[in-house]
Amino acid sequence: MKLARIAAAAGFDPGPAGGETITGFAIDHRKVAPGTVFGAFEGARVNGEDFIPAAIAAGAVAVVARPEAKVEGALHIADAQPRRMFARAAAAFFQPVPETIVAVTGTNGKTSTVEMTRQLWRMAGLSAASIGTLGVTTPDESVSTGLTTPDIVTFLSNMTGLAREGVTHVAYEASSHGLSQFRNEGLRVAAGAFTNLSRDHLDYHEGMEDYFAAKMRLFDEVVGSEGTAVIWRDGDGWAERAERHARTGGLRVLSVGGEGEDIRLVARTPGHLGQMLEIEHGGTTRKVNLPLIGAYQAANALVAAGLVIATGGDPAATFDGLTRLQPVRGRLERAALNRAGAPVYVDYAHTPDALEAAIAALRPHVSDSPRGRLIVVFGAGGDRDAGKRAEMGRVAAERADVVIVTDDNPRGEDPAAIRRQVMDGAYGAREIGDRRAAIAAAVALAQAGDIVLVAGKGHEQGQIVGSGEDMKILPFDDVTVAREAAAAGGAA
Ligand SMILES: CC(=O)N[C@H]1[C@@H](OP(=O)(O)OP(=O)(O)OC[C@H]2O[C@@H](n3ccc(=O)[nH]c3=O)[C@H](O)[C@@H]2O)O[C@H](CO)[C@@H](O)[C@@H]1O[C@H](C)C(=O)N[C@@H](C)C(=O)N[C@H](CCC(=O)O)C(=O)O
Ligand SMILES: Nc1ncnc2c1ncn2[C@@H]1O[C@H](COP(=O)(O)OP(=O)(O)OP(=O)(O)O)[C@@H](O)[C@H]1O
Ligand SMILES: N[C@H](CCC[C@H](N)C(=O)O)C(=O)O
Ligand SMILES: [Mg+2]
Repeated sequence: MKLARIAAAAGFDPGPAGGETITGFAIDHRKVAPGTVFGAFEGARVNGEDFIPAAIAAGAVAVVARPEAKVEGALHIADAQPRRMFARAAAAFFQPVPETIVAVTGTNGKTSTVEMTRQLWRMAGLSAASIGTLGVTTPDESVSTGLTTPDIVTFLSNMTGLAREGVTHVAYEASSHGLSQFRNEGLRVAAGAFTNLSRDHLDYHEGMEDYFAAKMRLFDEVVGSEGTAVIWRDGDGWAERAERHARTGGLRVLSVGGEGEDIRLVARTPGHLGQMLEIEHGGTTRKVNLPLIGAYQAANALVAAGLVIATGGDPAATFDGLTRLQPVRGRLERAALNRAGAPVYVDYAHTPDALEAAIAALRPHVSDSPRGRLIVVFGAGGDRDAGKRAEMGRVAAERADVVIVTDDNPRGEDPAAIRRQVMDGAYGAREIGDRRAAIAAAVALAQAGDIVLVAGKGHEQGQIVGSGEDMKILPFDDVTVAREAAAAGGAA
């Protein structure tokens, strides 16, 4: 594709370079080949502008960078927001893309919601995919990208790859990091969902306002002005503010939840393996048997239904699809039963709010008589928001009966120091650093009527230890470890 065509779409002046043939886009100078447009951005670790000469030497014909950056020997596409300009230019290059794209943001529930949206579309006979923490998932396979929201080049090239495979509908996760770094821009996004906002990532964002502002880029800029905002209304103030952003941007609002106006959750009755939802939509009330437990899974399922309906899905068929939803990997996944018959659940809760939601989901399933206990095993990741650690400890200590604090991806931090910070909030908790031993201890402790919750890692396949050059990913899967502990009779 000629640079002039990209320039016209992205809105910059290509000058005499307009005739250059563009072969690709790169944000890492090591991936530059002749004919590439290089994006040079200031990062959290290094300044990409330092690699401009090396990128040009490797064949970059144009460089998107701040006006003050020095670019010699290639076209300088200067913009005060180079990440955004780069995304717009790249979006002109990566064509075709799937015709219906929706995005989900929020602190918790993004992965679950995009996965459920994909499933509902598939049940409607559409060729659908999702992109997020679980990777790129199509009906045939799931390929990991390593991040929730991949970098812009990976993201757009995945979109084109999916479109070429015939995928017409994609739901993707818009993380706050991704939104603030313009990792997913330039596409026509037909609808965006907001699930909730609570404490996370305050190592990266300056505070809750900054965190919220990053998320609101979804409605302010990413979803097209003719698009729809699907909002889970839970009355905590953030949802209302999200709704205001959407309306200010001219978006149509589809609100969902107990206080939702469009898809109203009238009643929710927990059952043994699922729950009965009474839903009102368009003047019709219907009962839907959702085969997943927990209020949080009902919320995510209804937001997913909202996205499908907002993009033209038939409401009756969509609500009917909810009764056939498959569980999402690592979200309240029942991993094993121990010898006493106590179930062990694995859940990806890694924020205070999520831990509370996961415990609340399981509480109705703990035996009343004889009185059972909810035993929770969890930790907190290193090199991530440290302020959430004691809060997670507090939630567990207040709401579970037995608490075991362990390690979760220590990364570059001292695991004992992380555990201490969690223990600060977790009065009366036990501390077992080795995650395998902690899970074994919980499984050994559980009697008939008890439930074990192993939280924090969900689908993850490794324990991340060390950082930089010393970073290692030690194979570790909570589900497998729980099964092994149960099979071993639970001996700690
Ligand atoms: C803090 C953060 O978000 N970092 C991400 C970000 O890095 P950055 O832009 O700050 O990059 P940097 O490493 O400082 O380098 C600056 C620039 O120089 C370039 N470079 C760098 C080195 C070199 O030799 N040559 C070169 O050209 C880099 O490609 C980059 O463009 O952009 C990179 C490319 O997209 C990401 O790989 C990287 O993710 C790091 C590894 C990470 O751990 N990110 C986590 C925190 C994250 O993004 N998580 C979210 C949230 C999940 C959730 O919601 O819970 C996610 O979406 O996954
Ligand atoms: N709607 C919700 N409300 C509260 N907690 C939730 C909700 N949905 C999920 N959770 C909790 O958060 C955990 C992670 O869920 P999920 O992976 O869907 O979220 P996410 O937003 O994709 O997370 P990440 O930020 O890691 O990408 C779940 O295992 C559960 O404990
Ligand atoms: N996407 C989340 C995942 C956290 C999972 C948890 N296991 C941890 O390592 O903290 C993050 O990057 O904060
Ligand atoms: Mg996710």
